[in-house]
Amino acid sequence: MSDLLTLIRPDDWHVHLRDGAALQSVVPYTARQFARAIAMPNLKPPITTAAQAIAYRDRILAAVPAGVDFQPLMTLYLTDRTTVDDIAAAKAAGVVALKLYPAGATTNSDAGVTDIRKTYATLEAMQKAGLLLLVHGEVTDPEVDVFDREAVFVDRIMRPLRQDFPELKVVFEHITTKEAAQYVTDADRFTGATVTPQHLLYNRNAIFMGGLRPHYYCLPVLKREEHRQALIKASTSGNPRFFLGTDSAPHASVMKENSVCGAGCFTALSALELYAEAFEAAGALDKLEAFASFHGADFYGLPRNTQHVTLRKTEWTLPESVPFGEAAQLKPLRGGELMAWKLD
Ligand SMILES: NC(=O)N[C@@H](CC(=O)O)C(=O)O
Ligand SMILES: [Zn+2]
Ligand SMILES: [Zn+2]
Repeated sequence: MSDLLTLIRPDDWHVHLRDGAALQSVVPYTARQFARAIAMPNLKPPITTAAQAIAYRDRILAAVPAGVDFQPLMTLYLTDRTTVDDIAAAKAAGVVALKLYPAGATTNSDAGVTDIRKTYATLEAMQKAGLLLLVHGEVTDPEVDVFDREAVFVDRIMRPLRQDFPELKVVFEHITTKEAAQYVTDADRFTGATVTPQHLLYNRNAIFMGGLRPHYYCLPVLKREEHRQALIKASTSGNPRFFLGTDSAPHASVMKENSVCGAGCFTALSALELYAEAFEAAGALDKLEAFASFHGADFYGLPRNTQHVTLRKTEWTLPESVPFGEAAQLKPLRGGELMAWKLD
């Protein structure tokens, strides 16, 4: 039947689960949609040691509803001070990757790397240990236009980094431009990329449609239509180096609807449904399973999942907001609007 789509259960290779009461609110959504998820380490303070990652994993697992099978995959936040010993401890603890945030590039990135060369001994140890490097790929140079920060990152950071560490597995996270898509398409099997639902569904007009719309503001910011088209082409190409990473990034609605709006779109509630819509519009629903359920696991060197999920073509209205933490509300991207697919 054409209105049912059955897939191997997918994984989310980039998600923000936060901590404390906020974590309790959002983990059930991700655990319902995905078998595994790469938990980002940009907490306050950031997760920088193996011991912190293990404790964080336990807090995530404690928030998974009974009877739901979900495995968080842990990451450390790379800083100028991450040592070779930290890498050995991370490997031993089952941490799978380190995250590079250029200092000041995005939400909770103050402790990030100030100069990539300061991390070279650490990157060398990661390459040897087989730990992945996940990058927020934007330069922070205030001279560079916000909309150009990813393209400039490709030339200033990615190309030299790949030359210096050719066998370090690098994930270019949440790519948003034709330049990044082209770079990853041309790269070898050690480079992959995640793509979010919002960057597949929307261009930058969405932020300004009839007034400023904070819930469409994330980093890297939505780009022009030609970039969205390039991301659709790459994600639906069947190229195994492009895979699902929602970058679901919950911020309380009082923080989004504020004079300074935090960057991040919350999509965990309806991520697969959003991806299905984007793939269907591109006439590529047959490519969704590999993008969502195979490519990421293969890139990380982890087994593919074996259970299945079913998406049903049926209209429903996404809740306008859901409870978040102790007293706050959280507004999902597309909240209050019609969805075309529903996860059973
Ligand atoms: N994507 C975002 O806009 N925000 C993320 C951080 C990030 O992934 O850059 C967050 O933690 O809120
Ligand atoms: Zn990021
Ligand atoms: Zn993110």
